[in-house]
This record gives sequence, structure tokens and C-alpha cells, in this order.
Amino acid sequence: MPSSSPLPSVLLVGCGKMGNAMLEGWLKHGQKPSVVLDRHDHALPSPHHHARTVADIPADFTPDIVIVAVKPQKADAILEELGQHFSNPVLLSVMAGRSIESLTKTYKKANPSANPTVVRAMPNTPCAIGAGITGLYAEAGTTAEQKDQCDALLRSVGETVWVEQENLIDAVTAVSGSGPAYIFLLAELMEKAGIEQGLPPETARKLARRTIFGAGALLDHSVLDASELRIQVTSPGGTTAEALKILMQPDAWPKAVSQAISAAAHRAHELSS
Ligand SMILES: NC(=O)C1=CN([C@@H]2O[C@H](COP(=O)(O)OP(=O)(O)OC[C@H]3O[C@@H](n4cnc5c(N)ncnc54)[C@H](O)[C@@H]3O)[C@@H](O)[C@H]2O)C=CC1
Ligand SMILES: O=C(O)[C@@H]1CCC=N1
Repeated sequence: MPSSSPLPSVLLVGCGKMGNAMLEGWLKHGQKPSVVLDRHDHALPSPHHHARTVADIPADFTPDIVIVAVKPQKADAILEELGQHFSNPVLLSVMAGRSIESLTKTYKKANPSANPTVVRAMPNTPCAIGAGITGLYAEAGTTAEQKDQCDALLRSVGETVWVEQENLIDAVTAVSGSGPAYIFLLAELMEKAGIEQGLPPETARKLARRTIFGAGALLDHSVLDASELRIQVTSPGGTTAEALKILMQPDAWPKAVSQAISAAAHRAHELSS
């Protein structure tokens, strides 16, 4: 739940799809003066500041948290530069894969005396509407106050869960970081199938989208397991049972979803170096 105290000041490095999704929520919740570092222009309300390069960051700006939200494969140069500018920050990475070890090594490359405290977070794009879910892991030595500040930021745009081992962030990435894409794919496929059944495209689109929205909202409100909610829709001998006979074949959704999530987690692991 959003907190009433002002959110920590941040240097947000990379304000693309994920950075911007979080920023939208933070601005609504009242944030200490912050800086967004991105090559592209961002109109920010006062007293926040946009910087195109590290050199544009106001000299007297010391953020509570430096958040890195650039692509994991393209982060090295900016991390090295930041290491020369901010010696001992709380470095909150939302990048898939990049391990604490690799982040620290790169951060210190051009400034061996830099000593960042690294926290990894894996949010998702529903953060843009306050409906995100973020998994977090902090390296040993992170203080309770530093963890609280990271948690407050992510909690202002959804819910948070902490994991006990760093490698579990890869599993979080595969389930909830990438997860919205799986649901959007389902929306696309249901819409297409509705059109195949003769529905006008706009009607098929509305039916698919509102079904996913409604089922998600019902899951959120209900104390019942997802399997129980599924059974409530499935009349014996009825229409849903026929559809589920196909989807629940061991080789159909159970296998496909398991393999897809495993592939995403594997890719996160590959990105870790
Ligand atoms: N898109 C998603 O759903 C999620 C993404 N993430 C993570 O968030 C990170 C960013 O992903 P997206 O937002 O999708 O990428 P994106 O490409 O939309 O955003 C990256 C932003 O960083 C800026 N940028 C890159 N290098 C820069 C530099 N050296 N100086 C200034 N600005 C620079 C780009 O201009 C761009 O606006 C990735 O590491 C990804 O793993 C995490 C969870 C979900
Ligand atoms: O696809 C990706 O690599 C990022 C991480 C989770 C969602 N998007």
C-alpha cells in the first residue's frame, strides 16, 4: 500500500518502458526532488530534473537511491560512469539477469574505491497503474533502512515480495516480470479465436480484454485458489469442460507454461554475467 511519507529521492537511469512505468506512479505519490537520466527528453514537473548525460546531473544532487533501468546488455558504460560520480550509493537494479557480483564489478571498474550497496528488484509494467508486483533481493550488509526505502518505492506502484536467495530473482523475472506478456498474448489469441467464431472484431476484442480483466479482478478479490475459481466456471458436461479438455492436456498448457517460464529463467541466468 502506498505510504503517506515522501518517497526517497532517486536518480532514475533509463526511463523507457519499465523506468517510465515506475516514474508515473512515484510522481503521483510525492517524491523528494529527483533526477531522470535518459538520452531522450522527459518533461518532468518541478522540482524534478531531466539529464541527458551524467555530466548534466546537478553537482549538488545526492540521491537516496540510484535506480538502473537500462537494458542489461547495454549497462556497462553507464554503470562505470556512475561509479565515478556516486561512490557509495544504494544501487537498485531492475535489470533482468545482471547479478550483484557483475554489477559491483562493473561499477567499481573505473573507480576501485566505489562501494555500492546493491539491491535487485524485478517489477512489471502494471506498476504504471499502481498494480505492479515486484520481487526484491538485497545483498548482505544492506541496512533495514536501505531496504525500507527500496521497498517503499516499489510498494508505491504495487505490491512487493522479498526473496531469500539472489538466484530466485530469475524465477521472479520469469513468472511476474515477463508475466504480463503471457497474459497479453492470451488476450490476442482469444480475440483472434473470437473473430474465427464469427464475432465482429471490436466485439471479440472487448470480450477478450474484459474477460481477462474480470478474471484477474476476481482472483484478486477472492480467497479461493485459482483452481477452485476455474471449477466454478466448469459445468459438468458443459462448454468449459470441452475447452479445458484441450488446454489441460499434459502436453498443452501445463507443459507449455512450464517450459516457457523455465526458458525465461534460463535466459535471465544467461544475462547474469
Ligand atoms: N519492460 C519490462 O516489462 C520490464 C523490464 N525490466 C528491465 O528494465 C530494464 C529496461 O527495460 P525497458 O524499459 O523495457 O527498456 P527500454 O529500452 O524501453 O528503456 C531503456 C531506456 O534507457 C535509456 N538509456 C539506455 N542507455 C542509456 C544511457 N547510457 N544513458 C541514458 N539513457 C540510456 C534509453 O533511452 C531508454 O529510454 C531492462 O534491464 C529490463 O530487464 C524489468 C522488468 C520488466
Ligand atoms: O524481457 C525482458 O528481458 C524484460 C525482463 C522482464 C520483462 N521484460
